[in-house]
Amino acid sequence: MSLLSVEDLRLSFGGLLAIDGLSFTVGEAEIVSVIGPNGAGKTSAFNCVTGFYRPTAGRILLSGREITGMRPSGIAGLGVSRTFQNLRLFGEMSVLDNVRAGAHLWLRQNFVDALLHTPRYRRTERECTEQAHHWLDFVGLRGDRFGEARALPYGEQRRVEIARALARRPALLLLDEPAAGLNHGEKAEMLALIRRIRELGIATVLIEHDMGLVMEVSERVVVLNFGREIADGRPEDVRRDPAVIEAYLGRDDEDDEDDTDDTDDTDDTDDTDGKGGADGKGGADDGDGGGDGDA
Ligand SMILES: Nc1ncnc2c1ncn2[C@@H]1O[C@H](COP(=O)(O)OP(=O)(O)OP(=O)(O)O)[C@@H](O)[C@H]1O
Repeated sequence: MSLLSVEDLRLSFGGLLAIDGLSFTVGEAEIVSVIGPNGAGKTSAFNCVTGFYRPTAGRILLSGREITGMRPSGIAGLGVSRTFQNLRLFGEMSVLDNVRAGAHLWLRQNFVDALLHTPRYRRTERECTEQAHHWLDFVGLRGDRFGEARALPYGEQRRVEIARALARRPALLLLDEPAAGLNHGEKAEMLALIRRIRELGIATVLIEHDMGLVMEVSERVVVLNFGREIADGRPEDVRRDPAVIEAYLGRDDEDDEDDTDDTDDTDDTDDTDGKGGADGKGGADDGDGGGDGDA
């Protein structure tokens, strides 16, 4: 049985069909990339899987259990963690506390414990802190973990976000453009980190525009175009697929953005994604789930 199974997913925003019949599966500890031109529906698909959007039709199963339309907190509690295209750290909180917030999801304590600072409360808090340090070590954070999260360089903040997602002990991790805005060396480190996450037995689905990284790290690649799935296969097959080449080249003809000519780029560290900057798409409210609401 697949860990994640997306079946004939559809999502419309008024008249716009953002996802038009998407089906794919993710196995235990598998690394799957979802790629496609801007606006293809990738983040919308993530938002459906994590409960931020309610699909118009279709089913989403986690280890055989239907999670379609469940609330984000419920889905997170079942072992699905995610990161966002635009970082969602609590900037004024310490780096450590950001990750502790992730660990709190599974270390349960009740209100009375918290109010009275019972031994159980103190033990749980200590465990949270230990877990947070563990995951910050795991992601290789170099910066000050006791300082404000917003003071860290962008690449480090990305690691903190992943540490926070891992602290929730997921079976499935969804990374939305983990390499966006990273420099050459940081991308290579991100690639290594994704592989180390796999070694923990955690499955990863990533949306990524950096084709070098996608081709290098993925076991399978799902390609979307205008909400439709046009390919699903091994990286080496997908990159040669005429429909995929057409989708990217067609898009190149339509606009001048530059993030598609790296389809043939096997150098994983070139910053060819055309979204370069620290925050490739602007502010926090880019429609990637910020409203936490229904589609
Ligand atoms: N909340 C929303 N309300 C209305 N339309 C939306 C919303 N979210 C996404 N869309 C539209 O749905 C389509 C798919 O968007 P989505 O962000 O999922 O694409 P994407 O493949 O993730 O793109 P990118 O690579 O640019 O992040 C786009 O046409 C987008 O404008």
